[in-house]
Amino acid sequence: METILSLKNLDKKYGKVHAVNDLSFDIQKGNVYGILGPNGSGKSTTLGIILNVVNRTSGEFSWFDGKLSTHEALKKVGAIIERPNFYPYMTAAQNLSLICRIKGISTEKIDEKLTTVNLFERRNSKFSTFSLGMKQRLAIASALLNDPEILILDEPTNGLDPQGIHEIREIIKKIAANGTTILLASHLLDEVEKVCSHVVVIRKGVKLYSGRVDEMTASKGLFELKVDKDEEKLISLLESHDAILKVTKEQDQIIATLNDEISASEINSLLFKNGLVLSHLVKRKPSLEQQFLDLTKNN
Ligand SMILES: Nc1ncnc2c1ncn2[C@@H]1O[C@H](COP(=O)(O)OP(=O)(O)OP(=O)(O)O)[C@@H](O)[C@H]1O
Repeated sequence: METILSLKNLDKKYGKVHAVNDLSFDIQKGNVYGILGPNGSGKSTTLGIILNVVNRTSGEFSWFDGKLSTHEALKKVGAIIERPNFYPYMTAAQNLSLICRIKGISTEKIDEKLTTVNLFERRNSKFSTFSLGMKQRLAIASALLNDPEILILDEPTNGLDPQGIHEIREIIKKIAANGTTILLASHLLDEVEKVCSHVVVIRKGVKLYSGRVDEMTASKGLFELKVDKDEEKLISLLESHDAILKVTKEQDQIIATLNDEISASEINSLLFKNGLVLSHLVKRKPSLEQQFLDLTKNN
């Protein structure tokens, strides 16, 4: 598999603020990566470093297996990390044409990219008449003009209404389906869940999880159990079961986290055979949201 970008022990300090702390991960061609973390967790700083607009304190990153200098590599990258400045009195097509001239690239892809972001019909409308969602879509079109290998987006749906958010996410998925690798930063868990195949979860600059989004959600789930008496016996029976990874007490409930499939009726009959009558038994799968909260809380 081709590695587009590799980060190794990247570190950034702003005075006392440790914005990025020993961060390492790889980006493979064809995947959609989300850097997920609460506000201030170091997402924008990380993107700024790899795009050469923020200086790192230490660590390394390399583009395209180190075959190209960062300067050359960035010509194959499309990025929107700030809202680009378009001219309000110029049309969508004129703005893109100007960007092509500034970047020294051909104007032949303008119509194709406007079509990708569903703005072809509005190509001759002035930028000043565009909604926020349309402005963001035009920004995406501008980042695609050079057919980049990877598209980098920082909080692509910030400030948009639900319809605008939906439209941007569909466009990102369409661009990814055409083979463009994508890296986006988001503080929105459901955005990453809906759009990304891979996720790097960070908090206070520290990586908490990286891997496939579906593996993060692939937990086998847990049981909530309650007994009116013999709680100690319940805990020790659960702890000795092979399918149970760990047993904890939360308020008046016992939580048994699973590492293997086991049904509620199986566990109920096993406990009953051992003389335990449950007053409560529920099987739950932790949502990605819960796992994200657990990750960011426990670390
Ligand atoms: N230029 C700067 N000077 C000083 N501190 C900075 C600077 N830029 C970022 N920081 C600090 O570094 C930390 C990480 O910020 P960063 O913007 O990278 O996080 P983020 O995850 O992108 O958050 P947000 O989504 O709120 O932008 C924060 O504590 C922030 O205050």
